[in-house]
Amino acid sequence: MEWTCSLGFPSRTLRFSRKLHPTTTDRNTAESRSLKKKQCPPRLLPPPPPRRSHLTMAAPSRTSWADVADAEPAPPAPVPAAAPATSNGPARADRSSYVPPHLRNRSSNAPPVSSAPPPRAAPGLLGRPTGGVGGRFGGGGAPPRRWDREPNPFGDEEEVPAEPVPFDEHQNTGINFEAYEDIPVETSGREVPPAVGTFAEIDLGAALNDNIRRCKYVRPTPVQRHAIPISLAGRDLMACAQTGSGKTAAFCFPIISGIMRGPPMQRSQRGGSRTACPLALILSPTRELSMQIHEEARKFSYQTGVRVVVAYGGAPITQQLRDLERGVDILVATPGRLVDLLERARVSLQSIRYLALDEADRMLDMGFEPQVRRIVEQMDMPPRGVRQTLLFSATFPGEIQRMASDFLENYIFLAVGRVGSSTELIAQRVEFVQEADKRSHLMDLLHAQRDSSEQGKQALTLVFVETKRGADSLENWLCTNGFPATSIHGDRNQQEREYALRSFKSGQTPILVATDVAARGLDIPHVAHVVNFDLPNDIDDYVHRIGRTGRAGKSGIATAFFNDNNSSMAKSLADLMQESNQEVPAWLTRYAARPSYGGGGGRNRRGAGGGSRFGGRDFRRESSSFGKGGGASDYAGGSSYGGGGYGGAGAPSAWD
Ligand SMILES: Nc1ncnc2c1ncn2[C@@H]1O[C@H](COP(=O)(O)OP(=O)(O)OP(=O)(O)O)[C@@H](O)[C@H]1O
Repeated sequence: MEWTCSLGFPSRTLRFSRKLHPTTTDRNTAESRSLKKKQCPPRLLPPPPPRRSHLTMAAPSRTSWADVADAEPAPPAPVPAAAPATSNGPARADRSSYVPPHLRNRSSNAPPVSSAPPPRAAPGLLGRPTGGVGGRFGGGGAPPRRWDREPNPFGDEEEVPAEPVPFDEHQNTGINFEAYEDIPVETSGREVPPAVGTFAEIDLGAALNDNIRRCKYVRPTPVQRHAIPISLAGRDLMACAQTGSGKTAAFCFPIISGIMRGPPMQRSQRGGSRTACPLALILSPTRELSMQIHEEARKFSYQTGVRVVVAYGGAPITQQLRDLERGVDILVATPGRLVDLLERARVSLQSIRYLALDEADRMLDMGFEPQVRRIVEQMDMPPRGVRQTLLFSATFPGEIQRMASDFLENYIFLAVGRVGSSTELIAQRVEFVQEADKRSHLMDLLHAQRDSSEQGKQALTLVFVETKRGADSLENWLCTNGFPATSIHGDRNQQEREYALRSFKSGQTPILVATDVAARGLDIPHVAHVVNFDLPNDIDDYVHRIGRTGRAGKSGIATAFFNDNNSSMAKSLADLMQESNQEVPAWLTRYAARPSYGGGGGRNRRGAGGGSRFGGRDFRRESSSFGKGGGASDYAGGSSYGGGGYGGAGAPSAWD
């Protein structure tokens, strides 16, 4: 039995956890043996709005997808587009007031000023999104109709005011935009749509704008300012922006907006079919990140009529199947579970108009690439150029960019900040600590942290280790020594992982020992300190790990324990710190200067270029042929960036 000090694990959830892993029998059902190429049924308009008022329904506190699914009411029967509204009783009243999403926000007002060029003509089968900024839906249109029974993902937070308040009049709720003002931005590609300065300049539609206000986003972050107009113009995009800089909204907003405006017959069916045909697919590498994107996307699409469903491994597939049967516009998924659903013919990708890969470099490295290629290239997904493809990450090694270009058509490369660099908001420290001394050193750090806090409370601290066993062992040791710790790694079942994350987020267990499963994407407020107890072998992994602090304009601290075992990281670490204006210890500079420690060893994916400046750029600029992504003539614009080398990716360790 695994020892843990994550006390109070409810017996109810333990019982549940036994059902979490799909069995081999599950996977090998008759359904899954043959991959049936099912046709998606003709699209129906969404059902009438449910009747219970969202105002009376405070969302239960929940953090797991299973809870969300349980909380959702039974789906009403689908209503064909032509179904006439009747005039009696409450159901009728709702039906008669229902306005399908594509007709909402229709405004007789003049459209808002467009800063981006008109969208490209829609090629191919499905057509590309044609909304574009300054499209036919005015931002100040009629208030959207409400999906009254839709659980309110904002909990009991106050409703958006009846009269829309301009974005700029809202209080800024903590994001330090000044921290981003001087950030260098580079775009390359043909006819790059211009950036916007405010959300008001972008015509995302009134319902989505309401949700942006509910999220208390006042201004777009730099990556949003550039990426949203590019995506709204229907262009493929490879975007690289620092950790915690708002990439999730940057790909979610255009997708939701595009679906809201899409032709009604392309909207997904609401129940009634065993094969779900989403319009958008968002892939992410971990279950927890998929859950988080789902939660965010549900907030952004609240009362827009756009339905978001999540599917990830480790949770009961039956529940996810039920959820898919109710209809899905945007499917957020991990690759493994999605392949399972495709093999069971319970999901078809034939209607996909938008494909987004979050943590795209991770999705295309050795761990995930075969599965992702299978999903994107060997199933029934419309080809590149027909669908719109959006790739986002904080790191994008040249080699991965080259692979990613297979998925893209005439794309724009966007780099906000140095590619793969970390934000200056994170104060980075590297300390030379021998293996045998790491635990006592960590204890000193934790003691110092606790002593310096006003109420003697332990600040949220994320401790990264390299192996799952190492995580268990360190968690155990910390608890034994009076530090409230829990752990998250691939050997813990999903229920335990979710519980650990909840316990950490709430501050109940303020120390989380984690493998790289928690390194990417997780947006945990108030993480004060990231400790790299074991340094990773790849500088990109380091960038993502420390990026769990210092998010959304806030500051954070990252401490790394370095010793001879990490010598292959010396140069890239020193370069990264220098690039982020951090003080590089003299001993690390000396390490980095040794020829054998030149940063090209191990799984270090860059730095092989020797003395080149840290960071990266559009790989098409480095290739004489300018790559497959668009040809030499595709390149436009100047660059101040140095080249990023690539020394070959290794197998991800401690990855799930
Ligand atoms: N325009 C905005 N105004 C205020 N806060 C924002 C804005 N956009 C995003 N945020 C907040 O910033 C935080 C970080 O956003 P997000 O998780 O999307 O970052 P990210 O760039 O995807 O990070 P990572 O590289 O680690 O995945 C979130 O809490 C999000 O709610």
